[in-house]
Amino acid sequence: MAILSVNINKIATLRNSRGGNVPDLLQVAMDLERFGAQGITIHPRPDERHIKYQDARDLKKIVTTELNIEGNPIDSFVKLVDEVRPAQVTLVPDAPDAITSNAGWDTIKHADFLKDMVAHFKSNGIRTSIFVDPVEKMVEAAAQTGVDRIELYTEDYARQYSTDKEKAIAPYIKAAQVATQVGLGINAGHDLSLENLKYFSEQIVDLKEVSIGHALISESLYLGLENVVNMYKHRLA
Ligand SMILES: CC(=O)[C@@H](O)[C@H](O)COP(=O)(O)O
Ligand SMILES: NCC(=O)COP(=O)(O)O
Repeated sequence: MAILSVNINKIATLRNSRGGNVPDLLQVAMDLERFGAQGITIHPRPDERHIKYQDARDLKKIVTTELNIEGNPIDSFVKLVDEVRPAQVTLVPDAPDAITSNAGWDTIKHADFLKDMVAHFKSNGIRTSIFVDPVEKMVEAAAQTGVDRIELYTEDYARQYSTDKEKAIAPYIKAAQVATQVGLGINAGHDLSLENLKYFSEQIVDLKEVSIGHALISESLYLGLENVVNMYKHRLA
C-alpha cells in the first residue's frame, strides 16, 4: 500500500495571510502524523509565499515520519536541503513565478544537471525523486541519472478522470511499468483527491507514495465546516 504524505503548503498560505502563527504549521504537522499521515511534504518556493525556508528547518526537528522537500534545485534550495537533510528530496522544474508546478522534467535535455544533483543529494544520505510527466522515454532517462524514484505528475490524470478515467490512467500505467522495469520507485502527486485517488492507487500497483495538499486541505475545510459552525452557534446560545 502506498503511503500518504500530506503537503502542508496551504496551511502556510493561510498562516502567512495574517502574518501571525495561526494556523500553527508545526502543530498541524504533528497532528497530521497523529491522525495517520505517513509523511509531510513541503515545497518551499523561492519567494517563500507559503513555506518559508525556516519552516523546513523547524519541521525537521518535529516530523517523526518522512519529511519530503520538493522544489527546483536552485542554489538556495540545494543549501537548504543539505542543511535540513529530509528523508526525501523531490526535484521539480518549476519557474520561480509559477502559480503551481506545471510540468515534469525533460530528463533527456537536463540529464547531466539531474545526474549531478542526484549524486549530490544521495552522497548526503537523502533519497531522491524526480518529478516527471507520464512519458516512457522521460522515465527511462530519469533512471539513467541514478535517482531512486520518480514522482508522476498527476495533473492530467486528475483533469481527465471525471470524463474518461480509463483514458486518463493509460499513460500512467505505461510509465509505471517502465519505471518498475528499470528499478525506479514510484511516487505520484498533484491534484489527487478523495474523488480520484482510489482508482489511481488500484491501477498503479507499485505505487510507493502519494503527496497530496490542495484537495486534502480543501476537503478538510468542507468536511469540517458543519461541525465548526455548530460550535460557534453553541458559543452564542
Ligand atoms: C510538485 C507538485 O506537484 C506540487 O503539487 C507542489 O508541491 C504544490 O505546490 P503549490 O502548493 O505551490 O501549488
Ligand atoms: N507533489 C505533489 C504535492 O505535494 C501536492 O500537490 P497538490 O495536492 O497540492 O496538487
